[in-house]
Amino acid sequence: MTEKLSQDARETELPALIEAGWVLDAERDAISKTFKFKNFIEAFGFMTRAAIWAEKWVHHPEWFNVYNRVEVRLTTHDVGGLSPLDMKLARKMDALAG
Ligand SMILES: C[C@H](O)[C@H](O)[C@H]1CNC2=NC(N)=NC(=O)C2=N1
Repeated sequence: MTEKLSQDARETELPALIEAGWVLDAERDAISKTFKFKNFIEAFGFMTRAAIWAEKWVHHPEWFNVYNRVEVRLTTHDVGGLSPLDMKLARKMDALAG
């Protein structure tokens, strides 16, 4: 069962993600980031690898791809805002993107 991100986690985990380029949408309680790659194959490879983790964790990104760009938004629909799963998936995506 997923829970909303605690105040403590907001203060300890969000700043590092914002430092890494994630942007907080306070109204939607979501984070977003645009990843850029060399070409479409690199972008799609990133999406494929991220999709495997998303499926494993049963937590799926909202995303939009054009050529070498992947716009990602993470939020947890089940709780109506950010949850620890969004932090985990954001960190994984940063690692996958290199
Ligand atoms: C039933 C299923 O586990 C839920 O609908 C999962 C699927 N993937 C999900 N992904 C995201 N981003 N938020 C959710 O609340 C969510 N819920």
